[in-house]
Amino acid sequence: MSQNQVLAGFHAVTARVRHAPQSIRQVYVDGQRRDKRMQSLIDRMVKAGVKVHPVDGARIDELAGQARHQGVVALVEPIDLAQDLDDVFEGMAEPPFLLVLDGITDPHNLGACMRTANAAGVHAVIAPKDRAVGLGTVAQRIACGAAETTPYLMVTNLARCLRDLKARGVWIVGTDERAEQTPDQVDLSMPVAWVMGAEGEGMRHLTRELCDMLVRIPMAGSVESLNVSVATGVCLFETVRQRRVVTSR
Ligand SMILES: C[S@@+](CC[C@H](N)C(=O)[O-])C[C@H]1O[C@@H](n2cnc3c(N)ncnc32)[C@H](O)[C@@H]1O
Repeated sequence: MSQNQVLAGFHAVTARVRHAPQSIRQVYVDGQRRDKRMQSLIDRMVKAGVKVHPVDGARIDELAGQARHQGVVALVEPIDLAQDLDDVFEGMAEPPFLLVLDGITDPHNLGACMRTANAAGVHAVIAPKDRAVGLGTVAQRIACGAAETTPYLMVTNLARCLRDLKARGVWIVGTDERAEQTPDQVDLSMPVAWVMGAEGEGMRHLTRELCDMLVRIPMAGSVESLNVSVATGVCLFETVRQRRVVTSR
């Protein structure tokens, strides 16, 4: 049997109950919490046939590890989302819209990027297996359920993956605060994979070389860069804006 993962917090657990209740092995709730929000989640889980165990707060702390949990954790099996690019591209009816995270190490940033990617309608988020944070309990909690439906592909060789995307007709758009072009100057109605760099170093050298173009988000203040999840939001929603304009013409 595949290894259980731990989901913590209302959003993450509610999203799993909604999208894949059959993947939930056990749910533990803080038996001291008797508020309306907890009760309605419990009702929903019982209705979905999920096993709910009231336990003391210390047990929930132990199961959640570092993640804030709001008194609820679930042990779940991984769900069956796309596992590779072939799965992602299968039956895709609209121009591919992808997000590549080149070595994000902070689970809060990964969770926020997943949430934003999901809200923008990104088909998959791609990251290297090495030197990048996995989609663990903290990232899934911050993602607020996005990880239930947006695939997160961890690839052994990111450069090979970018070459594969190019071969499939996808434009690789890298981001760098020193680039010349701004997102509104690029045609984002084409198949596109946005590439965001790591918190400290930005994109790696080889990743940058594989980009078809580099884009900068103009900034007015004195800081050198935006948080990567904020930059992700700007780029993804500029894509959404341009595609809406194209489809509503
Ligand atoms: C905190 S920044 C990394 C800064 C790093 N010192 C560098 O030299 O690239 C993390 C990532 O967010 C994105 N980013 C942040 N601010 C940006 C901006 N103004 N324009 C484009 N991308 C930006 C880029 O993907 C960047 O690699």
